[in-house]
Amino acid sequence: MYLGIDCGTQGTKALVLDTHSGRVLGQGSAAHRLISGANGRREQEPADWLQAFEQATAQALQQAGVSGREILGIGVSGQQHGLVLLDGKGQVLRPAKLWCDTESAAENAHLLDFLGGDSGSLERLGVAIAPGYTVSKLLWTRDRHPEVFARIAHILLPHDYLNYWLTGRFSAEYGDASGSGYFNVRTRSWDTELLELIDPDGALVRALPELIESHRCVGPIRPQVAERLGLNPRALVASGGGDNMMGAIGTGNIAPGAITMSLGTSGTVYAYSDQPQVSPHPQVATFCSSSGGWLPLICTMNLTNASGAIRDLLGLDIDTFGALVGEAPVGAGGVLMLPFLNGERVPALPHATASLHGLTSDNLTRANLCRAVVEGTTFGLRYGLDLLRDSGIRSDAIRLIGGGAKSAAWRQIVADIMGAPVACPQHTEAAALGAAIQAVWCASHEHGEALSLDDLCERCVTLDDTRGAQPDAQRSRAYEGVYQRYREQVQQLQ
Ligand SMILES: Nc1ncnc2c1ncn2[C@@H]1O[C@H](COP(=O)(O)OP(=O)(O)O)[C@@H](O)[C@H]1O
Ligand SMILES: O=C(CO)[C@@H](O)[C@H](O)COP(=O)(O)O
Repeated sequence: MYLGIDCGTQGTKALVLDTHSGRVLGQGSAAHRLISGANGRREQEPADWLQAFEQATAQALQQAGVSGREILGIGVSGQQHGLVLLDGKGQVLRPAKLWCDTESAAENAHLLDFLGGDSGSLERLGVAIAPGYTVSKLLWTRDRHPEVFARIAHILLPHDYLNYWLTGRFSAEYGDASGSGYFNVRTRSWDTELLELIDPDGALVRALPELIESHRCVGPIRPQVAERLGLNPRALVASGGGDNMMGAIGTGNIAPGAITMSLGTSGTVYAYSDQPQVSPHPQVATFCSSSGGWLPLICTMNLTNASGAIRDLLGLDIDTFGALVGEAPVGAGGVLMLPFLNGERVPALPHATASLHGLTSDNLTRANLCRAVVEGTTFGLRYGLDLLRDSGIRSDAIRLIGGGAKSAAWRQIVADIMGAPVACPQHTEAAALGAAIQAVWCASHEHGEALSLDDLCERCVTLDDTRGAQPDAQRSRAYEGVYQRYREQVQQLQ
């Protein structure tokens, strides 16, 4: 038995995987608190992640009817880009700034200038640093909280921090590291000179964790943590990775040919590549995968946070919301929503705000508003998919995951707007599943067996035939017109 954990923005998900049958035996989840403030502040207390880890794990074990003693390995997936700062005793120095925190957008612009703009950043790092990436959070901490900055002994990403808590070791792997903004995706190494620009004394460079390859384990679980979680003290902790990298493994996207689309708090679209073919489009991030290759990706910052905001505003539960989305016509009766509540990464509109267009006294209905937010957020993913297609990604096979993929109406809208068939894996919690699969793979290397990741994905990732969606030619044609209207509105904001 292996445990997969995904520390997402809204909560932690855990699952127990039986590697012999490839079946998920039990799942659990626990919510996270979000600290929001003016100027785009979005932070979380790492201590909350630990508590959620514990709760979700206990639930998953209970549902599986499995003793924690049977767990042979643990894989951890985490929201990308967050910054966890620790002092010399391994204590958290301040709340973690998250991927969706735009408070350090000015610092990002400053660093991007230093790198020579998007093209300089692409040339040097293989990615164009964007607001939300980790590196600008370090500059922000230096300038706004010098007393904290002076005490930094370790800089970790969320999943690195959870691995540290589990094992006592400071490590990182290529997938998540490639979203830091101080990592070169071509050479798979830290860009220490960029960190020295922020801190010429070299303390940040000394605070970097050790990089390990995706197929390695960080080490065994610490006895006191094993006891707290009721787990086998011999369980091995895998390298883990960013949630999108783990979502790739959990959807079997570990070779060229498939596209994974995630409808989580963020919206992401990505496809595996075995070469670091850096896209000329700065909005396409050529991250590393957590399976040995690369994972060109686009990310929108407004997805289920936007649909959730409209749902809350109208006082609807999830099922009623889904029913209303299904009731409204294609194009929401002329209501177009630009859902940029948090600014936006793709399209690149860091300072944009959300807006509603085309409202009349006839079309201002709850159903149209619900459909408009789903369509508007999905147009952002189409915009990103077009950039990926333009960068050479040829596949049309979309695997849909994340909370929003539970909605039948949303799945159909994705198929119609993308003009491509959509398939859902049995487990929409693909990042947690990918983490568990990666844990089996890493443990097998540790034991000298080196199982094939391909075989493991084949055994553990199955598609759910009842939740696919085929594009409808008439609706897809109608959506082309609405999408052009979206693009025109976006252009006016650029
Ligand atoms: N049936 C549904 N229809 C629409 N949205 C849903 C549905 N089920 C869950 N969600 C949305 O998915 C969100 C959680 O998605 P998830 O992928 O777990 O996010 P994250 O990984 O960012 O924490 C919930 O907040 C909710 O808004
Ligand atoms: O910033 C990105 C990818 O670059 C996000 O995709 C985060 O990794 C957060 O993911 P979710 O919490 O939405 O799953």
